Amino acid sequence: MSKMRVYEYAKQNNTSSKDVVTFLKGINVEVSNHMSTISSDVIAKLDNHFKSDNKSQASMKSDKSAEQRSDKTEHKGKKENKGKSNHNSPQQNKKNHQNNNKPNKQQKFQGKKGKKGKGNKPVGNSQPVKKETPKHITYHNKLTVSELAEKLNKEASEIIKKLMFLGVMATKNQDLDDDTIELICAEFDVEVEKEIILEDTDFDKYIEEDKQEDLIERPAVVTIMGHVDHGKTTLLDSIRHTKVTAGEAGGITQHIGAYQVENDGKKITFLDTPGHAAFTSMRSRGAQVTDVAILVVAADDGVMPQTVEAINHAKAAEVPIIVAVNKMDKEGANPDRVMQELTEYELIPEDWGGDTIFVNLSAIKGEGIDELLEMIVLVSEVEELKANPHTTAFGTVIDAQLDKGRGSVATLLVQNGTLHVSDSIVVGNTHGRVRAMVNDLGKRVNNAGPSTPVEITGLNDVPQAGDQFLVFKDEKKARQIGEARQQKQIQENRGEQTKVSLDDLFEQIKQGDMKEINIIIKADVQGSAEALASSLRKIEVEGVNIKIIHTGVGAITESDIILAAASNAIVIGFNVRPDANAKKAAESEKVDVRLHRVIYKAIEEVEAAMKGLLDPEFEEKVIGQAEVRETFKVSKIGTIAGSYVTDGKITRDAGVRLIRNGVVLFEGEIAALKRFKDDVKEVAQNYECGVTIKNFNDIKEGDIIEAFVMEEIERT
Ligand SMILES: Nc1nc2c(ncn2[C@@H]2O[C@H](COP(=O)(O)OP(=O)(O)OP(=O)(O)O)[C@@H](O)[C@H]2O)c(=O)[nH]1
Repeated sequence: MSKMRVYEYAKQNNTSSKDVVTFLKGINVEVSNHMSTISSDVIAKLDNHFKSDNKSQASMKSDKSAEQRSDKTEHKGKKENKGKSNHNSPQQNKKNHQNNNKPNKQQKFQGKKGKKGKGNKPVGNSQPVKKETPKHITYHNKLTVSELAEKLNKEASEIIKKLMFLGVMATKNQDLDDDTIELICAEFDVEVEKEIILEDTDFDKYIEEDKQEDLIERPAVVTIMGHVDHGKTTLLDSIRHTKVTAGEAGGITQHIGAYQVENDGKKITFLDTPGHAAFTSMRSRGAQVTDVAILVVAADDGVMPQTVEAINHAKAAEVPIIVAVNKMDKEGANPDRVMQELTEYELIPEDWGGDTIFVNLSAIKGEGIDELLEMIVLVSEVEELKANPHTTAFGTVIDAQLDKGRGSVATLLVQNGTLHVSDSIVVGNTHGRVRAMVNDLGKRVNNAGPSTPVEITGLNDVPQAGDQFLVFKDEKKARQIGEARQQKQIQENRGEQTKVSLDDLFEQIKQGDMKEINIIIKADVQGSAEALASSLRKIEVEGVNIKIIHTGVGAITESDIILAAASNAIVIGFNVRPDANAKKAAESEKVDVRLHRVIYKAIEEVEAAMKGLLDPEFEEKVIGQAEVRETFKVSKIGTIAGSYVTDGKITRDAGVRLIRNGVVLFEGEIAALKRFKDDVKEVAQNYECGVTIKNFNDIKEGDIIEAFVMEEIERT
């Protein structure tokens, strides 16, 4: 059996497209919606699942022997599963069935229980196991059922059976996730280890582990968090003024996103980004920079929503929290209430038997700041924060921007090693040499050790906050890795950039990604463009608006496509075609261009797409173009167009369009295709031919004959 669409399969098998899509996603087959095309091997997998359900005998198998074997195994397994129904409630069975790829915790548990239930009658006992089961296996990336079987020296059917008991229906070519691999291996008492293969662009590949004796104490990196208006900024300012301005003549000249203060000879680094940024954006990029979180709670306001959010962020990052009860100078200040409220979030003061440090302060008056700093030092001592200053520097970008005069300027927090001026460095996807380094006091420095924030210049581009950096001994290596990382990033971005297309419109609407559909209309005459625009605007689909961002007369041009790409729009051509440059641009920019000759069909298509009912089983594919060089009028035959094939080919059975100045004059069929006097099936590029079009004679020199075929589209 060749390919078919999800909805066709669903219809044939009396099930819903949604169930089919859910099942396929469950077995890691990539499908986007009911329109996705599925290949014969996927159909076989579906048959295994849905036909065994229906007990339907209709045969749609393609890959006979292999798949049928696993079919049998599944049926058998299913019976055994049924036999164990006293272990699984009907709901559980249903759940297992629906979710039949990745066992959830409950399913895993059921699986184990199921095994126990079978007592000393192990699965697969009927077959001799030929080779010994290994004690330990390793894998990287992914494993299919049969690959796992091979590693375990088992038959694939044995693994499939085990999977059955875990509530997972699988065929031998199916990929298994890490959890499932672990569970199966546990069933056979085999230790399993996943190898992580580092790519050349991964920093981890170049970072050497520090020797214990090289590690020395480093300053704590502190982030201040809390609800809006509870005094984060005031506290940061207050610490800076009491501690920095006092000691440093000239005061703070620089605001670089982080600063250091000294308390009793010990340094503390504060990230000057109040709020959650240090946690949210940086952690989402895999960077963990904060050692201690200060939770500011206003004594007169108590615990508020963002207080709770802050607690959750700090806990998720496993960072110790010090509570700063602020605004103690205010009349309504009630620190006991704050303590009471925070007990709910497992932040219990030492006085009450917990281990959370609470400091009462007034940021505005500068009271309690010293005590807070002492407590930070105390906590960091407990945490035993250490780093090796004698290695190449590694760390994270705190902030970065493009400065008109200095170019790319980035604030880096050195987390290990020491950063030097003129070091070759890769920062995120950028690279360069450290040209100049400035500390938080605006002083030029030559070195920056662990936990020190410095602003650097010399990068080829602007990195992003949360990016990591690493120094390389060799400048060439740094450039090579920086460029490779940039290339990788470009490729990843390209993959993510999905332009809106009618085929996936419904999916995007459903997911709430699409509230407005931008459309560009090009038509042969202004009247049609307007008529089409006003009809499209009238389409009503709940929660989604149609926005016509441009209408015009004439062929679809490259600039229409560029506008569409920039505004994520669909282009509808009514009686017009894209010119050659527009075609190329549409392909490279992945802009969906829909061509119509009947207004209501264009409207129907957009409406159907918005409702998820789009049914384009076939897509038109232009196979070639010929230019009319001369015309001959022959009575009885009509006009023969002496043409030259400029692109692709013209075939006898193709559909044709006659295009004059980018406007379609006629669409129909070829009556005759000749080379000299002979009828031919096709004429290739750079050859001359004679074409007559059925029921159409108004052909002129310079017209374009476009040949097209209808092809089943393959979109997944
Ligand atoms: N009375 C009193 N007012 C304070 C104290 N700390 C801050 N404030 C005031 O509270 C208000 C908010 O302070 P900010 O420091 O801007 O608060 P924030 O938490 O940084 O606020 P956002 O940046 O908006 O999240 C300002 O009007 C401060 O003057 C304090 O200790 N006592």
